Amino acid sequence: MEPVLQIRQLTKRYRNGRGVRGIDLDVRRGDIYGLFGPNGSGKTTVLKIVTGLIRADGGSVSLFGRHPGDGYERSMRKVGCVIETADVYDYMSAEGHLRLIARFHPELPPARIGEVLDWVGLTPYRREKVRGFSLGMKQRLALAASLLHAPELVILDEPSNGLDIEGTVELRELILRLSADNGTTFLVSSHAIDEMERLCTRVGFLYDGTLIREGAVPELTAGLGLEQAYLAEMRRAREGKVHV
Ligand SMILES: Nc1ncnc2c1ncn2[C@@H]1O[C@H](COP(=O)(O)OP(=O)(O)OP(=O)(O)O)[C@@H](O)[C@H]1O
Repeated sequence: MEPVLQIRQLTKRYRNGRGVRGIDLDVRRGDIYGLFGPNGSGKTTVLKIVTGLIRADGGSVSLFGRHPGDGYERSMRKVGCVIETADVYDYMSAEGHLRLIARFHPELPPARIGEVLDWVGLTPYRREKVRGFSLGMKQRLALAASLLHAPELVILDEPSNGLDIEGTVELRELILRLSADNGTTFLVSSHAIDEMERLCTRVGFLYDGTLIREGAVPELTAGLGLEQAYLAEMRRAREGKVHV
């Protein structure tokens, strides 16, 4: 299967000495790839490097076969992302916010804004100012914004953060629908491992800045649940049985 994202020996060291090191990771077309790891293990750092929010110190990233300085920015047009905070202009309405973003994509039909608002359940609130939105509503809006231009790869950093139970179910159904209907590829970091087990085709486990395990879900879980497989890997890593 064609690689959408290829990461090789990725290293980033912050001033405090922490970060990520030697990460190799492949996301193939059609994957719903789940990135898991304890707090501070490096998930957001990887996603920020891939989306160009921060620079790596070493290693390489290729997106749709393109490297930085060689069409990477063009490849980024095929990517939608929500990283860390739901970044929205709070003095605007939900619809206004999406209209602003849609100006960067003149090819989009006007009906697209209504469509993505509907997907994330914000249609009843579309004319309200984002200032009055809850965290989960802002998260939904950021998700709508990331999907506006029908990206081929969607990168989500802890997308169920702040979502209510219905929102979590809707997010799952949306990811599954976009994957099945459009062949959209997903790279998602999460702590909600039970939830993600219902979605993911492949997963990677990060520990202390290193990818300690990667693979297809059935092969990695070997009959256990994903949570059990994850906990066992983390235990092994802590006991030093995995080289990190
Ligand atoms: N801007 C920064 N300056 C210094 N250190 C940082 C910075 N950003 C992240 N780090 C450190 O790098 C490591 C990885 O952080 P990162 O945010 O990537 O982890 P994470 O797996 O996304 O964590 P969480 O699950 O808590 O969101 C942590 O030790 C963190 O303290």
